[in-house]
Amino acid sequence: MEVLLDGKTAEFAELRRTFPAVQQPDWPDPTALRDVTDRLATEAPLVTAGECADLRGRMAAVARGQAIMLQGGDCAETFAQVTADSVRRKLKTLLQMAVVLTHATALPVVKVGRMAGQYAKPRSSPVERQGDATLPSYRGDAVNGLEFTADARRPDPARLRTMYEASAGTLDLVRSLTTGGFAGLSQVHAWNRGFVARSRAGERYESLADEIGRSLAFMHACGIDTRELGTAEFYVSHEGLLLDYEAALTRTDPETGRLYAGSGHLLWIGERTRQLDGAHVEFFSRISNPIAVKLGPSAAADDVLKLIDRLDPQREPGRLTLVVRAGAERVRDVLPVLVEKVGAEGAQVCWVSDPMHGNTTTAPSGHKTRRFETVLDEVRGFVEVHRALGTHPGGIHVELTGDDVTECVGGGNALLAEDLPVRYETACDPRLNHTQSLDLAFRLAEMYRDQ
Ligand SMILES: O=C[C@H](O)[C@H](O)COP(=O)(O)O
Ligand SMILES: C=C(OP(=O)(O)O)C(=O)O
Ligand SMILES: [Mn+2]
Repeated sequence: MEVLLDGKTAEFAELRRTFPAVQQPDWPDPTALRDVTDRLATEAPLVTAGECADLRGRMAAVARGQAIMLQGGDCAETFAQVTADSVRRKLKTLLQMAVVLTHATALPVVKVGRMAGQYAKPRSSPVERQGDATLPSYRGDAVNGLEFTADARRPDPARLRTMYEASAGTLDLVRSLTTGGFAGLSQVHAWNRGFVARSRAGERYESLADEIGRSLAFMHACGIDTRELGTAEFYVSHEGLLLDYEAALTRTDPETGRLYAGSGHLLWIGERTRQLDGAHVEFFSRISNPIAVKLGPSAAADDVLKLIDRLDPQREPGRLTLVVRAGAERVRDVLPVLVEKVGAEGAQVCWVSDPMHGNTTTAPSGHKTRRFETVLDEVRGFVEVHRALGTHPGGIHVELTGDDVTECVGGGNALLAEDLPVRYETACDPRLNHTQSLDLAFRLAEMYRDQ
């Protein structure tokens, strides 16, 4: 079939070949890949340029200290989990967290799911060994299957098509849920009340929940019908890892002539793909979406400044978010230098804390895990550093699910390492469960209020 490619889409597909692109799958059949991406290039984008520009505006408020970002969702979404229940529970968890943070900070919370596109994973090792067998590592449902068999682990470009469809399905659900009354303020507060009343973890937050209840009662008394606040603004994001997929979904906005990744509102560059001369930075420099870059503990200030020159040369608030994932032990050492140097350059970036990826350990059972208290400590360090410097701790980026999984230890429900096998369901990294996520939101609310 003859397909008409946007000229820019074809040009972007070439980036992968003209700049070094790390963490890309070894697709075994280039013709099959080309067939899939050519077709994707003719499909409707999943998000519009207007929505992406709106999010950029919201993120500009975060950069100016006038809003907070809450970004969360699975480490790796899976095709099997694109169900109404799973999406609803994730959304519900994020909305509950957002209400708590909004009340504590008296600032709008920009809600962004790691959802509807978070299907590709960078890995520490290209292969996985089990016993005597060595197979390619699982790279996310966009690339191969989790099952440890040669068949499942072979990269299959047909999965890129499924990723597009799964993302479209998730977005549909998110859009209906956030506009159809599910996200109403009173409803979300009622869920939080349930968490406080019914869980051991929630008890200590009773007075905070009471205050929110009184604020709602006050609004009612003033004649504001909170049922009318039934719509929540919600955006989606993922790591822009697979350049073949991202290139195929890049579109020119006919209104402005600007290029946008059409696969999600906000895309980020991971810690493993932020090389200054690499294809990811080149691709991200050309799209107009709001974007983020992850920064690990070894991120050098000079490299961060060069990244800003490449990705946000106009120094526009809202364009660039720096997501720091230094680890609880390092964040207090490494963050001040970065914040000071970036500020001295005149860049108005959003600073966001990812307290998950610098704090991964292996439990005696062999499960990858994270301790809730360590996660909390990194967030606390992040907030302390910003307070000391007079800058804005712009928000958090977390791996979470709405389900009662047992993947991270600690938290209000005191999950133990022995509990990990009970319900360990993640396809990649350990996620905070529903209770731990709310626990984190209430703790963060206390930190913001204490300062
Ligand atoms: O988010 C995902 C992981 O941190 C990343 O894929 C590396 O995980 P790995 O060390 O298991 O490969
Ligand atoms: C791989 C991830 O993070 P990082 O790039 O920070 O390691 C992730 O967010 O799942
Ligand atoms: Mn992860």
